[in-house]
Amino acid sequence: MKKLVLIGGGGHGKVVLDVMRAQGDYELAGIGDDKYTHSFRQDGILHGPVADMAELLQDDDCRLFIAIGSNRTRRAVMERLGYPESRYAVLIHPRATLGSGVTIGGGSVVMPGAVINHGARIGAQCIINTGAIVEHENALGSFVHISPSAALAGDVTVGDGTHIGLGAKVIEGLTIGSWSTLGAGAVAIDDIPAQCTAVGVPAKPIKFADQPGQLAQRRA
Ligand SMILES: CC(=O)SCCNC(=O)CCNC(=O)[C@H](O)C(C)(C)COP(=O)(O)OP(=O)(O)OC[C@H]1O[C@@H](n2cnc3c(N)ncnc32)[C@H](O)[C@@H]1OP(=O)(O)O
Repeated sequence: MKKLVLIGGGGHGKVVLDVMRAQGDYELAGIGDDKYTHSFRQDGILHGPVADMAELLQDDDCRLFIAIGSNRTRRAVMERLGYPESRYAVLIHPRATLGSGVTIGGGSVVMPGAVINHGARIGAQCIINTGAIVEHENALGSFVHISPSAALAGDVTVGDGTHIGLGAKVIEGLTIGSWSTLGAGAVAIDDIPAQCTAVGVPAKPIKFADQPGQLAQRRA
């Protein structure tokens, strides 16, 4: 069994660990989180600051996984660590359903009850959360999060870094731009631009990030 270092010891990390154990392909070697001030071993597993995981990762066969819910933070941590996508595990719960021709990038997790249908392409470092539905021929970029019970109809494109909120729906053929947020319960019936927050039924943008990291209010 391959060893795995998990980065992120919070709530999302605990859920990801459950997926890793259910999948049964990896053995946990370490949990890196900067909440730890020093390293220690518990039940043989190294716990410590992220930098202290380097000793385990010297073993080329050891995989890693960033279990951090924020899309931007996940990207920042991946950039800081500097490992290629191929070093990252893909974690898929055995009670998730994957259709034929589905591709999933390194560092992505598929939670229990999620359905990813024929030909969907999921980028690197994505979260397909509990009970989410990603229909046929969707194209998701990297660092995307599809929240629990959200549903994307067929042929939807989702740009890098976008968060589809709890229970949100997107009708077929739409494009949801990169680094946007579709609020909980929203229903997108038109394309949603990049770098915005859109809410409601039908979903309308309520905020745009005109500068990266800076949200400017602009009522639709
Ligand atoms: C396992 C897990 O836990 S996965 C986590 C999943 N979590 C989610 O899906 C949460 C998604 N987040 C949301 O829905 C948030 O409310 C957001 C991102 C849409 C907005 O958050 P913020 O940017 O903080 O906006 P804020 O709370 O200030 O709300 C701005 C306005 O939008 C409204 N609004 C916020 N969210 C929604 C929503 N989902 N639907 C409708 N209206 C909303 C607010 O009422 C407010 O309206 P007002 O200006 O008339 O008072």
